[in-house]
Amino acid sequence: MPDPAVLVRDLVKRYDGRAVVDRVDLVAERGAVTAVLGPNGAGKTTTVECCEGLRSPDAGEIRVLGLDPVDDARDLRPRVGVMLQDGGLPTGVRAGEMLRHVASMYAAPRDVGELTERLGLGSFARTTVRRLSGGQRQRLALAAAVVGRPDVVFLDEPSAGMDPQSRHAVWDLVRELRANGVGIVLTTHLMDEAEDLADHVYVVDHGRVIASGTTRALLAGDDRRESGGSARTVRVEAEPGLDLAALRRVLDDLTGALPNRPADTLTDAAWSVSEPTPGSYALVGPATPRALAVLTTWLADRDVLASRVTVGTRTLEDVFLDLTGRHLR
Ligand SMILES: Nc1ncnc2c1ncn2[C@@H]1O[C@H](COP(=O)(O)OP(=O)(O)OP(=O)(O)O)[C@@H](O)[C@H]1O
Repeated sequence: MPDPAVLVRDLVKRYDGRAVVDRVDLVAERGAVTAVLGPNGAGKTTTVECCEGLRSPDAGEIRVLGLDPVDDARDLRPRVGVMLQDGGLPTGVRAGEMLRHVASMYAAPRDVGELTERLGLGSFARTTVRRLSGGQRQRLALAAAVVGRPDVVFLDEPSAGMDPQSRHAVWDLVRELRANGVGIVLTTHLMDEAEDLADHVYVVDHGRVIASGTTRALLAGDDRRESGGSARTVRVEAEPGLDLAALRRVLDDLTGALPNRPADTLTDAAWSVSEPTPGSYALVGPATPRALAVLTTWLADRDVLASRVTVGTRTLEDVFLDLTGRHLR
């Protein structure tokens, strides 16, 4: 069995005596996308930068392709692609020249023209890096990270600030890398990106891994409520400012009346009802056909026409917010 792309055991990194990474364990396999998720300041970048050999751990073990990122940096350099959050690119050179120069440092680089085409770099190839927009700089940084055909790629928020077209081009490239056996470690705040791309997910908070597993398992986990079957998310688009407490009461009353609901759970709210953005509601609870009827009747009684009502299972964003809470960091 070849070594995994990345292996992290008991990693600790302290600043001013405070452990910002606190005994993190992580495995990223080859031919897979491993997403590291977490709120701002959780310790994701610190963890990843230790794996890249850019920071030295205070304790623990890191292996990238079976090698030590600091001691074996010379052997690893041609095999590891890194896309940093701030781009980390020299600013005075033209974009196209920079990519050709990076490619020339590898024994068997990718075709620069093909990569330029794929990531739409042609329109700004003659522009100096300093003058590129944020999204253009990101695309160039990604191209530079993969042009040497690495076995492992670290992508720190790769599609941040990109337009939808660029984002899809990036996602297609990541899928192709995975299909070619590359191990990809991805940090992102875009839950749809992680849900779409990642095979494995690690959720980090306050320097610790608080949940991990296959994306599928995380989405399926904790999906049961005490009564009335599976919790599902009902999304409603309607006018903003609906009375959330009243809506929750009427749904909870229905759930409380279910014959199979144990008496001692009657006081618990079965539904959580929120309005994450104005006019867009997320109702999480036992979405039975009757609950949907109650919902639409409640809306009709208030003369509210919903433009959309959908019933789905939990998204990775739901799981993430459940795990890490809603307070700002
Ligand atoms: N060089 C440093 N000196 C002191 N503290 C640092 C240093 N680098 C990071 N930290 C602190 O370590 C913590 C973790 O930072 P890190 O950048 O790893 O978080 P993150 O999860 O990547 O956050 P974000 O989502 O905002 O990028 C933060 O509280 C940060 O202030």
